Amino acid sequence: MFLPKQQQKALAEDKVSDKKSAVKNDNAIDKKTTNKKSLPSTDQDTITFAQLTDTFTKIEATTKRLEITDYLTQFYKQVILTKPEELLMTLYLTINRLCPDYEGLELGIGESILIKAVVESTGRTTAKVKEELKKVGDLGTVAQSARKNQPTMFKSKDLNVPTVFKNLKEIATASGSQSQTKKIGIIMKMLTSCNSNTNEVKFLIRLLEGKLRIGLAEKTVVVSLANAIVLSNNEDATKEDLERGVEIVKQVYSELPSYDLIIPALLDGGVDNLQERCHLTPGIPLKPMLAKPTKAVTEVLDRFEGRSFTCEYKYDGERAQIHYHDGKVKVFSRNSEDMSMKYPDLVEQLPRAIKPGVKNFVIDSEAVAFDKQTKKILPFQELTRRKRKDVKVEDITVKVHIFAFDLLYFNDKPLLHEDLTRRREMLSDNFETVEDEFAMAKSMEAQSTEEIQAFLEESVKDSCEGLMVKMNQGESAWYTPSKRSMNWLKLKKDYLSGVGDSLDLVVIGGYYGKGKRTNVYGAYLLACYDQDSESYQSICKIGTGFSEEMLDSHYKLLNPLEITAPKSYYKLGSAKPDVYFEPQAVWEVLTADLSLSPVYTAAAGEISERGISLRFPRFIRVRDDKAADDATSSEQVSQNIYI
Ligand SMILES: Nc1ncnc2c1ncn2[C@@H]1O[C@H](COP(=O)(O)OP(=O)(O)OP(=O)(O)O)[C@@H](O)[C@H]1O
Ligand SMILES: [Mg+2]
Ligand SMILES: [Mg+2]
Repeated sequence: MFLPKQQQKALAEDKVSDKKSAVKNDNAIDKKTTNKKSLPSTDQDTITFAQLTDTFTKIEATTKRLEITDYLTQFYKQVILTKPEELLMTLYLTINRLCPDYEGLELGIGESILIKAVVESTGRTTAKVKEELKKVGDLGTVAQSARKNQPTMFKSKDLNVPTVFKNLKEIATASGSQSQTKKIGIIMKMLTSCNSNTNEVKFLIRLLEGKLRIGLAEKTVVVSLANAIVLSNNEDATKEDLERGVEIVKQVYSELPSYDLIIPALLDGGVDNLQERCHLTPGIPLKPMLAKPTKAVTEVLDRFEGRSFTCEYKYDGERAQIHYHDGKVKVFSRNSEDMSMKYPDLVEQLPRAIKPGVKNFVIDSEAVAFDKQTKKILPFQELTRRKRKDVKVEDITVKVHIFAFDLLYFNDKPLLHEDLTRRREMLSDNFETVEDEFAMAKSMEAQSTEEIQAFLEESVKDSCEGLMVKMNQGESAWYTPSKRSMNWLKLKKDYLSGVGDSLDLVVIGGYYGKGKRTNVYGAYLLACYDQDSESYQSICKIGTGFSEEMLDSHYKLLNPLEITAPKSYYKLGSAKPDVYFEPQAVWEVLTADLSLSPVYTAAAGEISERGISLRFPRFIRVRDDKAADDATSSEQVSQNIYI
């Protein structure tokens, strides 16, 4: 579009190979540097919070993934050798979580509570703290520097990892009328225990915000954990041993994303036979497999011609991973959230589709709003009209229909490494269609462009978004959790009008409305997410096409998210909204085209020094099922510029 096609392609390939070598290095931690360092002493009582925050400080100071992996490996190794029982808590603190995603316990204390705690523990005025925050964009840094200039009145006991972890958990679970006071009390106590010669205050505040932001990707955590385990069992482990360990832990984690289960198993038996001890298990959601967009039927054939493939309807609802064991049904979202409370009707109706002899299973499916009278699939918007919490079966007006498209586990056996053909066969053999409730996704073994085109049109007539095209046989037909795979292609009707796939973007800023819109935001600043730098990069301003009702409801949702200053990890470029928001709301947006921009920063440095922007962005819907860091990545944006 802006460079000759050939050059664009070369650039893109360069980028890919760079990324590949970075990943390789990541796995191959330099053995010499690892072993040179002396072993830690073993008479330690507990892992101190300062040891953890020193590691954070080192990690934050570099962008080299190899160095980050090395620091973290050393630290985890030290924990394993001195206090293995504290490894799990230490790891949770490094990823700023308290438990696996599906348990739903979240940190993310509001800015106002934290400002209050900082004010009370440092003696600064609220105005002064806010002023500093405006300048720096990070409350942790503000609190840290306020602490530096404050004489310590008395020295309390050092904070340690178990205490911090326990306190954070208490804060996250506190509820009821006194909870705010209780939270502030715990926070204040921890803040006064922080040593001002370290960065404890800074990181404690960030942990409480639920936004550690030290440039540590979770894949680096997995790599470091594997390295630390291997090295703590064998100091002379070779590069190959380390690489093997990393592969095993990565694979196991993608099937069973629960450190609660993996860490005890690793401490107990190392990486050997980990796969036999930890694998996909009903009750624990795995990250779903994702598809690559294609923009023409011919592109599907370019990729799949001569291979066996299936076209399926692409239903427009909400992804539902259904788990069944011990007679109980659980439904998980795309994001591993437990949706069983939101869909009590699904939990009730699903057993009717199970044939006799079925003990347990994991099904991948789409839950769609459905009209029993007309037997028609309803648009996605109908699904969003359902209540989210305290849903009672008898009050439900919008019915859901399940369209199952995959079987990942069946009667005590993971099926991820079976062919898709086999998995679908088992699905249809062991489950039955229940009118208005449960069916297999409609599919067809198409061969030619004409057949695919005709099936695509049929899918649209049947209120679907288009097709999913999937490889049938061999390793390319395995189910690869959390991967955006070339073996699943999505072909949406939207693409055919030349606009490409929609983007899911984070609302980071708002512009005051004019005229009739003075009580609401009249326009919004959107951003994509850059996984490597953990930053949100501005991509466009969106302000047209909203109805009065929409503006009102966006205002109600966004106003409580207003913050004093842009976060330090917002890359705004020259965009200047009137207000900024916590990164939380995700919107699906369509665009006429992408173009290079002097204003916005999305994917800057990837294709050009300039960022990329959307032309004529159009709001489609709120994406409740995506967290801010699941938003469209800058890499996806830069790949899309070829469209
Ligand atoms: N037959 C099907 N096979 C697989 N997925 C399907 C099928 N029918 C509907 N889907 C839905 O399509 C989604 C993938 O396409 P879509 O573009 O809607 O994804 P998304 O949720 O926006 O995520 P992303 O854009 O990150 O891929 C799946 O996550 C699933 O919810
Ligand atoms: Mg969808
Ligand atoms: Mg999408």
